[in-house]
Parts: sequence; C-alpha cells; structure tokens
Amino acid sequence: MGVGRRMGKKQGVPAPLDESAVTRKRKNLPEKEEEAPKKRRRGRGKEGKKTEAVKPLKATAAVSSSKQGKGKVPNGKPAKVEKSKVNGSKNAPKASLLEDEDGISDVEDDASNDGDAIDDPDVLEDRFDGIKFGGLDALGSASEDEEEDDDFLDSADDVMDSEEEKITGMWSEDEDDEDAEEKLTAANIAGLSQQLDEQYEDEEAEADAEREDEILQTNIAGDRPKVVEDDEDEEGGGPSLLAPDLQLLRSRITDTVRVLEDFAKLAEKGRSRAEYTKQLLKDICSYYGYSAFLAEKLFNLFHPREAFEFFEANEKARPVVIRTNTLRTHRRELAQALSNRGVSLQPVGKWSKVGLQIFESQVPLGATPEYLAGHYILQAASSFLPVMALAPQEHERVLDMAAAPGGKTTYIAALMKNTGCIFANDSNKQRAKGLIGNIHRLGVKNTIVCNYSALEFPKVIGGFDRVLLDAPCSGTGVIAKDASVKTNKTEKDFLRLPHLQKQLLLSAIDSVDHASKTGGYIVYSTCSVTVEENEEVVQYALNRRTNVKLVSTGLVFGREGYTSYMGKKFHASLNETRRYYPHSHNVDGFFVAKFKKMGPTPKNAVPSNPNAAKTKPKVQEPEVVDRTPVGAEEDEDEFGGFDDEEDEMYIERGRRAAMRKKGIDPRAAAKGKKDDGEVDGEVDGKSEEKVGKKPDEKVNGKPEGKTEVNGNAKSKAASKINGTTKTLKASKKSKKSS
Ligand SMILES: C[S@@+](CC[C@H](N)C(=O)[O-])C[C@H]1O[C@@H](n2cnc3c(N)ncnc32)[C@H](O)[C@@H]1O
Repeated sequence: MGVGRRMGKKQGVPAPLDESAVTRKRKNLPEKEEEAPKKRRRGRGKEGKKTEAVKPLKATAAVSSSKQGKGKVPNGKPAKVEKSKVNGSKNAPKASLLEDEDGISDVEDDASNDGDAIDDPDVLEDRFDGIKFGGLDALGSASEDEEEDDDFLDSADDVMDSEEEKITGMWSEDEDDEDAEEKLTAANIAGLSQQLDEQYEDEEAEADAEREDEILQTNIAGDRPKVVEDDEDEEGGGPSLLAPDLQLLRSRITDTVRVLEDFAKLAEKGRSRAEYTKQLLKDICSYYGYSAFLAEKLFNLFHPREAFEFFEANEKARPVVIRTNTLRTHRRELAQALSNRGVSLQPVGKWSKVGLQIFESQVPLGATPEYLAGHYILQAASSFLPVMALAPQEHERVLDMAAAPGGKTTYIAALMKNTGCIFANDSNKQRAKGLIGNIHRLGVKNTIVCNYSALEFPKVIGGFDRVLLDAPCSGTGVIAKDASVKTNKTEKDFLRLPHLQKQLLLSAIDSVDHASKTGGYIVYSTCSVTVEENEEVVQYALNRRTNVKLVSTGLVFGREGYTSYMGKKFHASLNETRRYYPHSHNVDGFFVAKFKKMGPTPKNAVPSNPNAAKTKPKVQEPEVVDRTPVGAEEDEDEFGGFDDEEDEMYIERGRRAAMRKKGIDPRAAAKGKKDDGEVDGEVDGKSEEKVGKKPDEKVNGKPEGKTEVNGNAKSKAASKINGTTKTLKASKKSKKSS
C-alpha cells in the first residue's frame, strides 16, 4: 500500500482561499463536514473582523514553511508540537480541512536567482517520494467544479474578456462527459469520506484547545492594546536574548495590525503610527524569520492587514498542480489514469484547460508510468500564466530566453502543437541539460536548445514572432518554496537583478520581428513581487524602446500592476500588467507583462548589451566572443558534449533528405556545386533555414543564416536532424580556429 498525501485545497481563482465557498459546495460529503468552517472561525475567535479580514487568513493558515513541515504523524495529522515549533506559534491558524498542512515544502528548492525551480520536475519529484501522508483533503465533485468556477467568476473583480471564457466546463470541450467525471469523482470520494469524519473530529478538538489558548494569550482586552515596546523594554537586554515567545509575538502582530487599521480609536495616546509600524516590522522579522531589509520591502507592498496575510501565506505550500502534456494525452484521460492509481485530483479551474490540482496521491507523482511517458509535468499554476499570455501560435518562431528547466518551453511547444520552431535558451549549462531532458520526455520536437547569455540576443538570432523572458529574479514570490529568500537577499541583489532584468528585456524586445504577421509580442515575467523587478523594469523598457507598448495579457485573473508606488509614477498602461499573490490567488507570487512591438528598433537605441556596443567599433575583424559559461568546460562531455564531426554528418544527411524530398538528387547537386566552386557556407545557411529561420531575416543588417554573428562560420546548429532536439552552441573548436 502506498502512502497518501494531502496536497492542498481546491484551487479556485481568484479567491481560492475562501474555504467556506468551497465547503458549501461539497454536497456529496458527509453532513458533518459542513461544520468545519464554523469550527475554524471559533478557533480564531479573538480577532474582531472575522468575516472579511480573517477569512483569507484562516485559509492561508501557517502550518509549515519550506523545509519545515515535517511535523506529521502517519495519519497525516500535523504533530502539534512540531507545528508550533515550525511556525513559531501554537496559535498559528489551523490549516483548513481543504488544505495541505505539510505541503510540498520538504524539498530544497532553489527558487531564488535561478528562478522558479518548482518547474523542475526532478526537484518536485523528490517532494512526493517517501513522505508519509494520510490526512485527506476535501474533494470536489464534478458539479462542485462548476459551482466553484462560477464563484470565481462572480467574485473576481479583475475578470476580463478572454478566449478562456469560451470554455464551457471544467474540462475542455472535447473532454466533456458527465458520466466519466462522476466516476472519477466517486473514485476519489469513496475512499476518503470516512477519513474526513475522523479528521474533523480531531480538528474540532484541536480548534477548541487553540481557541482557549488564544483567549489566554490575548492582551487586547482593553480598548487600546499596549503593543509598542517601551524603550526600556527594548534596551533591557534580557528579553531579546531569550527565544521569543512566539504566541505573544503573534498576538502582538495581530493587535498591531488592528491598531494600524483603526489608529485614531485604538492607538495608545502619544504613540505615532511610525512607532507601531516599526514594532510590527520587528515582530514580523522575529516571528517569520525575515531580514529587516526584506520584511520592510515586502511589507510596503500592502496595507498592514494584507501584508500580514502575505507573510502568513508564505508559510504554507501552494497547491500541487500538474500540467497535462497535450502533445501526448488529453486531460480527461490523464485524470482517469491517475485516479486509477489512487491520485485524488481535480481541474485547477476554468482558467486552464490543462492543469490538474492534486489533493492526495498514493504514488510518487514523479515516477508514475504516465509521468515517465511524458503525459504531464509538475508545474506550479502560476507558471502557466506567462505562456498563456504569450499565446504562441502554430508555425511561429518563438524564443524562450531563460528557459530551463523547460516548464514553459514545453507548454509553448504543446500550444504550438509541435509546429514552427522554438529556441529555448538558458545561460546555465547544467540547467539547460534538465531542459533537454524535459523536452525529450514530453515529446517536444520543434525546439532548439541554446546556451547563451540572453543578452547576446538578437545577435545570436532574432526576428522572432514572440519572445518569452521569464527572467531570473529574487524569488520573493516563491518564499513558501524557498525560505532562504527571507534572509539571503540583500540590497545589492535588488540593484543587480533589476539591472540584469532591464537589459534582458531590451534584448527580448530587440529580438522580435515587429512586422510578424501573426505575432510581434514579448512577455516579461518574474516569480518575484517587488516593484524593482517588475514595474520598474517594464517602465525602463518603455522609456528605452518607444517602439513597444503594453497590451492586455488576456489573463482572466490577477491584480493590476502598480501605476504609482511610493512616490514613483509609472506609465498608465502599467495597469495592463498582472500581479499574483499567494494570499489572494493561492498561487506563487508572480508578475506578467505583455508588450506589442510596433516598429523596428530605433537606430539610436542603446543596445541591451552595452559591452557588445563598446567592443564593436574597436574590433574591425569578426568579433570573437567566448560565450562558454564559466565552469562549463569541465563538464563538456558529461551531457555527451558536442561532436562536430558527428554533427556535420547529421546536418549533411538532413540536407540530403530535404533535397530528395524536393525531388533533387543530392549527388547530382553536390557535383554541380563542386563544379560551380560553391563553398560550405550555404550548407550552414540551409541548415538554419531547416531549423525554422525565415530565409530573408536579418540580424544587425546581416542575413541571419550566416553564423558569423557568432564569430564562427560553423558554430553549430548542432542538430540531430532526424531526432528531436537541436542544440545551438558556439563550438570551442571552431572558436579557436576563428
Ligand atoms: C525563472 S528561471 C526560468 C524558468 C523557466 N522559464 C521555466 O519555466 O522552466 C530563470 C532562468 O534564467 C536563467 N538565466 C539567468 N541569467 C541568464 C542570462 N543572462 N541569460 C539567459 N538565461 C539566464 C537561469 O539559469 C534560470 O534557469
């Protein structure tokens, strides 16, 4: 018997954390279940504004943070002692019945500069292996799906017209079949309802105990709670040397938030707002473990109450989601297959035709036959969004500038139905290898993997119909996955990263063909919520490239980007960008902006890669740039390396096959070529054409087919031409010779 695991509540948007809405719909479940929300309300009884402010808070209940949530006992219930240690408070709101308590955070994700490692299936796989679970999650019936989504549509302020609205049910049109849905749901429900009963009883008792604790701890009996420490308290030395009393800290945080919300009525006489804010920030640092620098940066994004909800949500894992690989299967088939293996799942919501949220699994999701056969990829729901905004079309040429480990590339390929051509680039060679692995596993056949700094584009190749820049970022949106972000990001990072992001975005814009008949779009995304990495980067690009404008992302939920922030004014069109937060959308913190390129890059535009601009005029001969990433040499062969001769053979074989297809006899042509004294260059030109380039496109005024742009006539479009993946990389050998 395998192990089961609760993986989160139903992912509804944009208010998926509204557990009462979810509970109301679980009509197939035992009556007792209906009591759960009541109980949870009682569990948090001391806060006055229960219904509005507290509701999301309850749902984002802090139980475990990354690498922390080990307090499980075999029945899946969190061990209380561990939980309080982990979260720093017994008063941490109880996780809802619908929620994952230990979450998926036992894994060491590197979600910081390298971006959202959640997309790395290898990383995610680890999350499900060998973990005991046994609690269970709420189940939606098929009918619940629809109600849930209705709810979403009703409640969403930011619901926009989009093609997504054409979807008529939770399953995509070709999948609609009520009988099958019922079977699927029944399979989930049958084994779980009994566990629900038991769990509710336990939780009821736990909630009562917590409520009593909370009443004891509270210090808000008076009208004006004393929450700001006196200077003497601070200087006393004694208390600060002791481990903080986490329960008191938490109470003080909620009290301070309350005071800041109603300052005139609740503040102590003679105390300023700044004093309360200072105290709150100090407590947030102690309670959640943030550096003062980052706590303040994140706090400033919201009103105090919402900031609190944000910090709370970062203590809890997001729902586990898989994306159906439509190159290999349909969502309905996949859902059925996994359900048969004991996986409890449900479509993520109307906004996606391919996402499935996993509630519980009897098997490691990274090792099922379906996984190995590439029928799905473990992918955070937020990662779907930039690709949906990009909306790649069949037969287009698309550049994914920072692509590893390939969650988005493979989704792009699926939307393009394996037609056209994707250039998937990443500057990190190790990660690029993971990207290649995913591409193969998922059956992607239209993709060339490159290993350049994206700053080199469009010099490497340009003229794309669409470009995705899923930029390296600080990871402040994925703190639930990587708690190290709380302390390891410094002021320097928030200078260095935005600088890189700005330059990368200019490269992305310059790599797009403004005259593309079907596209001309650039999508910029990060898994960070800071303004420096998002709105400021977008504003910079608008200032530097007057040939682009922001357009609607077409995404049906998300909050508008800032048009002004802490005294800074941004262009009004920044309201077209979208922000996502863990506490309000139950997805990773994310940012998405979509640009349309209207005209060619202005001649006087400062290039995105100033180094290239500086060196260019000085160097008269063909530029030789060593693009080998630092440290890449050592492992050249680890992934198989690049064999120029073998590549030549494949290229030549492909070229001959192409000629034969056109009815040309390659031998006769070769003979003719020799007779004409034609040189090798054309072979390169043709092979590039074959991998998707439009023959008449130019880069920097030069025809792109000439790989001299790399300082290297034979830099390889090293291609397994009859295979699937082609790898473009300046060869060291030819670099030397050039
Ligand atoms: C957010 S992650 C990309 C995740 C990827 N889009 C996906 O969906 O799987 C950012 C990536 O940027 C890469 N990167 C960092 N600096 C880069 C640069 N200058 N050029 C290209 N890629 C870069 C990192 O190696 C990392 O893989």
